[in-house]
Amino acid sequence: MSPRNGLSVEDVSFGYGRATPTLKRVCLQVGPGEVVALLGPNGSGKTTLLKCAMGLLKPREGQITLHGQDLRRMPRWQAARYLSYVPQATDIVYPMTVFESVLLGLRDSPWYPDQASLEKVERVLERLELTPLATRPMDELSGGQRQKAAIARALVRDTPYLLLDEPTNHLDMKHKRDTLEILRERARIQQQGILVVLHEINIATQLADRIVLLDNGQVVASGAPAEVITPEHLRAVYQVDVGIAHQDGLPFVMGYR
Ligand SMILES: Nc1ncnc2c1ncn2[C@@H]1O[C@H](COP(=O)(O)OP(=O)(O)OP(=O)(O)O)[C@@H](O)[C@H]1O
Repeated sequence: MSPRNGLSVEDVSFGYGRATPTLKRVCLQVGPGEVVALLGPNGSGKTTLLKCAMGLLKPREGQITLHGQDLRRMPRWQAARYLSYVPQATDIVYPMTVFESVLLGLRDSPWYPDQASLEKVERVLERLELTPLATRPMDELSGGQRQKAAIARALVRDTPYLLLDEPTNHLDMKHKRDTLEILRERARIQQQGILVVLHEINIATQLADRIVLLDNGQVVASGAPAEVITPEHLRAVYQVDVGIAHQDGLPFVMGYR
């Protein structure tokens, strides 16, 4: 992928305050229609990288470009047309219904929405099987339901790129599988570029075209799932011995000790 045609993180270093850098010369690219999964141990810098890619944190060095344009020079409103974000924590809730919360993905206010916005919200809620919860207040939802509402709020925006931080965290097996399907569909049919932080390696191998493995703020391996998910890489990064099987050319972690 050319940096002119995607979301491109080029040699990015970032540190909180004067502390040693949290990200060290990280590179990655997400093209239209591609799914890239970001894996790595706790504290390795995944969320920090996603926040840099969203323009929420400013890199110390390197640059992030969207279709060749420097994100730092882009006004927020313009970047917002390209990027949607599902944060890691979805426990901050507002006194509004699920419908209103998703509608706010499209508009600054839930008041007097236009018909097209209402229909978009309805379609996304239906796709995520959230319609029965549409009128429920956000603060009465379970963790998984709230997670799905946060995903819906990002999906409704239909931006070219979707950045998700552990979106399957609170979900049960069915809802994990459904979320995988929806994200794949978004990449394949709508050509959205997806950068997703995950902890579950087997979800990453099923979902992603490419996996980027981070450790201590650095990219340890990057490539197709079969190239990155190897016992050697996982031992080096997670300090565990992993059994891996292959199905249809994809690696699956069978267990670890
Ligand atoms: N606001 C902050 N101020 C200072 N240090 C921070 C801040 N946020 C994160 N860090 C530190 O930066 C490092 C990377 O954190 P980050 O949240 O990016 O990791 P992560 O890979 O997403 O972790 P996890 O898998 O646990 O969510 C950690 O050492 C963390 O303590």
